[in-house]
Parts: sequence; C-alpha cells; structure tokens
Amino acid sequence: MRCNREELDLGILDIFFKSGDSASSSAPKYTHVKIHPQVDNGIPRETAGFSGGTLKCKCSSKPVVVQISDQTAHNHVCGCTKCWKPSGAIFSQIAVVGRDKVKVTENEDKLEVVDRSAAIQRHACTGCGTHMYGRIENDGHPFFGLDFVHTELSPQTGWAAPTFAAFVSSIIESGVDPARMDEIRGRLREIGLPPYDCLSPPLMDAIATHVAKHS
Ligand SMILES: N[C@@H](CCC(=O)N[C@@H](CS)C(=O)NCC(=O)O)C(=O)O
Ligand SMILES: [Zn+2]
Ligand SMILES: [Zn+2]
Repeated sequence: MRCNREELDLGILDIFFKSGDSASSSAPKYTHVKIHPQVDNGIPRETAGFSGGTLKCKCSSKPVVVQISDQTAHNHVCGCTKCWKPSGAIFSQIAVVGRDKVKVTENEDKLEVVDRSAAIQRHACTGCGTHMYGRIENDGHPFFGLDFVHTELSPQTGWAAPTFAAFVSSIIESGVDPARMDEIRGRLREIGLPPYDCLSPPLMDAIATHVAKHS
C-alpha cells in the first residue's frame, strides 16, 4: 500500500497521541487508597537465599518472640475478618511456612488461641492482641503442615514478597463501604496484587486437588 506524506504524518501523530494516552492511563490513579503499611509505599523485595528470622509482638515489656527457620511462601494480603491486621489497615499480610520451622522462643505463656473452632488456630498475644502464628491441627485439611505468619513483625528484611490479594470482598464485613470496592481493587491491581474473593488460582487448585484425591 502506498501512502502520501500527509497520511504518513497523520499516522505518526496518531501513534504519538496513542502512546501519550497509554502513558497517562498507566500512571497510578489510586495512590490515596491505603491497603497495608507493608505494601502502600512499594513492596519490599525478597532476598534470594533468605532463610528466616524472628517475629516479635507489639508488647513493650516481655514481648513474645517466634523463630522462623525458613523463607515463607504464598505471601499475600488478606481481607478476611479473622486475620490480624495492624491498626488502621483494611488488609492483613500473611504467608505460610512449614510448622516444623516455627518455634516460640520467648514468653510463650502469653499466647492464647483466639478461636478454637476455626480451621486456623491463631495464637495471639494476650498483652497486645498480635497474632504470632496460625496453625492447622486437622490433619485432613488441605494446608495441614503449614503455619500462617505475619512477617511484618520481623526486624529482618528479605522475606517472600506478597503476590496477590485474597478474600477482598470480605473487607465489607469489617465495615468498609461497598462503594469503595472499585478503587480498592484498582489500587491492588496497580501495586501488582491481583484481587481474588477467595484464594489465588494456584491455591484454590491445590485445595481442589486435595479434595479430589480424598473423595
Ligand atoms: N468472609 C469471611 C471469610 C473468612 C475465611 O474464610 N478466611 C479464610 C482466609 S484466612 C480462611 O481460610 N479461614 C480459615 C480460618 O479462619 O480458620 C470473613 O471475612 O470472616
Ligand atoms: Zn504482645
Ligand atoms: Zn484471612
């Protein structure tokens, strides 16, 4: 196809304006929306070869300390009402690690299970309310063998970075205005945490695989 000079110029102008448009549409739109302090100002990078650290509760005296002797996996933000959140946050941040890699090293006597009927037994500090680890005691549960931990409680850096947002619609149960859901999901996508109203597809597949094998 032959083009004259005018058509060519128009084509270039078109490309110029289109690229201008796409540049502006990729600029963050929802920076005013706060998700969790660990992800609001850029997600800290994980370190290759990182092999664990300690978690400490918020008590100024006799804090509970938990040793985690491995890198964590499946880190994510969770919008459910049951996971512990730092004050003011609408999501928690939570990851998993093998239960044999979790050891309470200080002030274990301050821990109490929040809800004994829950699948995840969340061991919380009776002094400050922080959940120090969540354990699945039912050996038939798809995630038996894994503990749930909040690595933001650690002074070390290099922990697995969050990669998705789970139970997003559940934030409404904690009092978030349903009219805010578009901007909240928009912000999650913007910071690279795809929003799901249950768990991520790989974790839902793992649960379904477990159920299929046992039925
Ligand atoms: N909509 C519910 C969802 C609760 C829920 O199912 N949470 C998930 C993610 S942490 C879970 O696996 N819960 C098991 C448990 O809490 O033991 C809520 O927000 O309370
Ligand atoms: Zn405490
Ligand atoms: Zn949760």
